[in-house]
Amino acid sequence: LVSLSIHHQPCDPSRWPQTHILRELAHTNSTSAGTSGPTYITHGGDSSLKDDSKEAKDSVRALSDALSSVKRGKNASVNTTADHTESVESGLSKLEALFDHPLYNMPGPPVHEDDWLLRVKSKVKASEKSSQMWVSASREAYEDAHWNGNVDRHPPWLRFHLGISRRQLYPHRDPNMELLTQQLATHRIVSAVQKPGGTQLKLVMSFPNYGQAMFKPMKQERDEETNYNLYYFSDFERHNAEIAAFHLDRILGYRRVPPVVGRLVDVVKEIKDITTDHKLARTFFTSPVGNVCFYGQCSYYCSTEHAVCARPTNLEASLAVMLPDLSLAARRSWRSPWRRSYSRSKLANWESQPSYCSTVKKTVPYNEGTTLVDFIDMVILDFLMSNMDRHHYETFEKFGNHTFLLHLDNGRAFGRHSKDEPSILAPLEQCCRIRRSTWLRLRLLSLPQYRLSDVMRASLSQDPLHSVAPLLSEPHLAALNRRLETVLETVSRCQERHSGDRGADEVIYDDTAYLKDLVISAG
Ligand SMILES: Nc1ncnc2c1ncn2[C@@H]1O[C@H](COP(=O)(O)OP(=O)(O)OP(=O)(O)O)[C@@H](O)[C@H]1O
Ligand SMILES: [Mn+2]
Repeated sequence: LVSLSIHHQPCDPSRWPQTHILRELAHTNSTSAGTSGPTYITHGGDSSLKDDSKEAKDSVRALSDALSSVKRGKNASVNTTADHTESVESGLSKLEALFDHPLYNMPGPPVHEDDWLLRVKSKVKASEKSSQMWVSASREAYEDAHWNGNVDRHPPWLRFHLGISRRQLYPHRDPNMELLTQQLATHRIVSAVQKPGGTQLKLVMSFPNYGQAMFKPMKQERDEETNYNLYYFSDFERHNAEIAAFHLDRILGYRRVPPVVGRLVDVVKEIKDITTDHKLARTFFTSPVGNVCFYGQCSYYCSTEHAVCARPTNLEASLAVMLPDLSLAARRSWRSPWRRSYSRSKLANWESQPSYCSTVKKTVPYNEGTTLVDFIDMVILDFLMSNMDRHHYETFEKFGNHTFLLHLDNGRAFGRHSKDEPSILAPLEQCCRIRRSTWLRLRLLSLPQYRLSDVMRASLSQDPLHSVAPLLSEPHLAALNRRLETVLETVSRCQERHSGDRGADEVIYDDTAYLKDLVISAG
């Protein structure tokens, strides 16, 4: 038996037990981009394309029917004038129907071994066995972990890590999701330390089964609109925006935001009393009305004036599942070509050059593969939730330029509902390019029977904090529908503009083309 020391630097989450465990289980080469590990994978859950299977052919047929009905706008006439607030129950059945729709169940391209971020050693030599068993040094805090290649015994956070692929963070209808989010919401917090870096206060929390989450506290009321005189870069982060972004990203069919749940945390029992982070502990105080507050240490907004206050010890927060540690799965950070100037007086290049996109299209990594349309996917998410703060985005290094973009850090979304921010859509407007599958799902979400606000309301009602108050107020939900119309109008304008040349093909990037061959071969 190896006795695991959990003594660690409070501000260095990378030294945490999770990393050691994964390093043992998931035999990855820490810095390698794409080099294959020594053993095999035991993954499940994702529907990959098997050319011969009847199932694939059936789902392709269903999809092709669905495509033509979306194209004809067959259902668009149903009940368009109906009022826009619906019961959560009817929204839930809409959400079910949406997720059952063939557009969400397309067989993907085949998943190869190299398409998984991490791999499991399924056979362990006797000589290596000892390192598979971890016994916590502080027994009352952490559970003993005896995990091996047997997937059934893995905790949900580990299944989540092992399910990350080149294409997405988790599969559609992920059987692991319920337990994963339930544990985030309820498991005992055994450690809470500040996450260094970034501009605002964040904590890394750990659970008895070595799972970890990133914690962002509630800083403003849900119905408070961001002050109009505040520049976007001075805006606070919102815990409900992190939660809502996860739901919206999943509803759009992307699955590029790590799962997030809301949780009421007792800041005394679950943070102050247990933290080993003395710098954090020292910033706790009791406000004049008897609420417990703290502010931590960070480059901005970490002062008594910007303290986070509980009521009197209960604080709403968002908890996001941590991605695999960087030492196991390195990530690359990319500057957005359409990043804002982060200055009150300067314009960015994209704001003054009308042909900016043609330059970007010639630049790595946007000059080949799907990065440009992936970027446009992200822009659409950001416009819908009015997030102006996407200065960078990250990808997993292992997958090179042929992978999805991570949609991390959504805390500045959903700040204003009464105003849209057309400049967020500039990349779509300037490049006139969108994935067919995205465009079709957006059109689906504009139909009354799947209306975006209704499925979002329903999806958010499943979050634990919904019982305290709805996570997005009705005006925010209504803004989603309005913005969705704007996105679809922008695509239509692009198609008109390009109707002279190759028409729609110029605008719509056909990522469903491979399915057509299948439809033909399916007869
Ligand atoms: N779920 C996650 N798992 C692991 N790392 C994460 C996760 N979410 C965010 N991070 C990492 O933590 C860093 C800081 O997070 P985030 O951007 O949300 O905080 P922030 O305070 O808004 O930072 P900034 O002020 O730089 O925008 C990110 O750059 C990202 O690499
Ligand atoms: Mn940020």
